[in-house]
Amino acid sequence: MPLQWFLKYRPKSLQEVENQDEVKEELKKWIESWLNGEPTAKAVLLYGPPGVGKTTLAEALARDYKLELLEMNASDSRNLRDIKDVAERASISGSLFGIKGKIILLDEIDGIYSRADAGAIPAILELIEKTKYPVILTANDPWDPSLRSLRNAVKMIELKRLGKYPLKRLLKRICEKEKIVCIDEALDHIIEQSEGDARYCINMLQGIAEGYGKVTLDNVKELVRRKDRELDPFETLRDVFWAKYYWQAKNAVTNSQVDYELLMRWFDENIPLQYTSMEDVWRAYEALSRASVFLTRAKQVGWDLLSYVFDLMGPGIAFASLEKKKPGYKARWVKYQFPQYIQALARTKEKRDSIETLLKKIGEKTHTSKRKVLNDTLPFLASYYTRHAEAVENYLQLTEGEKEILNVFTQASKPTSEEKAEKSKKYYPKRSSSRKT
Ligand SMILES: Nc1ncnc2c1ncn2[C@@H]1O[C@H](COP(=O)(O)OP(=O)(O)OP(=O)(O)O)[C@@H](O)[C@H]1O
Repeated sequence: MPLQWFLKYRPKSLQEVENQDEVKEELKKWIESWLNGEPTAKAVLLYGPPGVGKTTLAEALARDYKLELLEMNASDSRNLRDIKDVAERASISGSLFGIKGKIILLDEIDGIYSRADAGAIPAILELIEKTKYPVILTANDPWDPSLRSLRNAVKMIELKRLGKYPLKRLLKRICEKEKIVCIDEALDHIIEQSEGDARYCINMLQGIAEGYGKVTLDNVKELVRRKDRELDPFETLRDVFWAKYYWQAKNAVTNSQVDYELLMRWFDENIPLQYTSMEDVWRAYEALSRASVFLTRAKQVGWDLLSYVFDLMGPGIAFASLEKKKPGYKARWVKYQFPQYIQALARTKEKRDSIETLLKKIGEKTHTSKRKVLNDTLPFLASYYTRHAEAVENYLQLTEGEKEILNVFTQASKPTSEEKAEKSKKYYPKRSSSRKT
């Protein structure tokens, strides 16, 4: 696979990083305070939108100061053990880490709050507390309440979106180095679409250059239009159902940017709308269900099985209709429907969110995982809640939604009259009437 340009042209030093002058100054002062033996903060948190140079700055800083960068993706759960391990080793200056100075980089820490119960935040806090090396954290959105303790433990540095001129300078430099024709308006259009994201700009530039040979406004617009189309499930459905040839149906699903599982839901909802004969509907569902089996297998065994998913979901569904074989057949125009399953999920989202936040709040207070809270703590808390509602609500700062959920559990934890009768039988067995005195 050819090297992606955003990696190939990643700045090697702070000087090459576009914009972000204030951030560079702050980082330099901070790292120099470490080198002088009086760190102003143990860790900094670089936060801001995607593709503005957070990771790049950390790497460039390390390179400029000839420090080694120990990099970990914090949101990858496989790294939890590594973080704990690094926390241990970072507490011992020099020794196990070798002689060369280090910067520890924990990328994407905002990815961890969804699994905060797995102990990632305490592990990072411990690392910051113990470390004898500078630590850099990065995040897109550090404002989740569960990251409050982390925010308090670091120096926060905000990165802004990249401006139009620095982005254009960057893209022009790449065009020159790659020796490709780039029309100014085309670059402007890419930049407008990017919302200040350098990674997006460079990826777009590479896509157009490799796909069309040169970067003109027409090519940019065509690619953007194609992308929009590929993101639209209605278009994918129409392209499959209306396909006349195998390759058309297959291209429609392989090019679709809609998530495969989601696409299956769309087909599931709309097959009976498109096909009218029962046999056609049956065959289309047969293909769809086999596609679903192969998707599960692809996840477990290997992604090369994905091509069967495409075959079954594309041509499999497209040619399930025997009507298509009839001469002069024309597909019916159908108004496709949004999958009801997704609508139902959207309707219950608020409730599901409240359960999540309730479990998280209790988990934070009791230092237990959400699963433990659900299985062990909640039944007790629910019964306590019946008698001390106000105290519980104040202690956990419950929202209306969370109170509602707790009330549901309260009802569930109350024994039914049958259960009460059963219990009293067990503990107070009936005296036998034949008991002798
Ligand atoms: N300020 C910049 N100057 C020059 N190139 C940049 C700049 N910011 C980003 N880039 C380019 O974009 C690519 C992605 O940047 P980087 O990974 O640093 O972004 P990020 O802010 O960490 O994004 P994310 O939040 O998605 O991880 C880099 O490899 C580099 O090519």
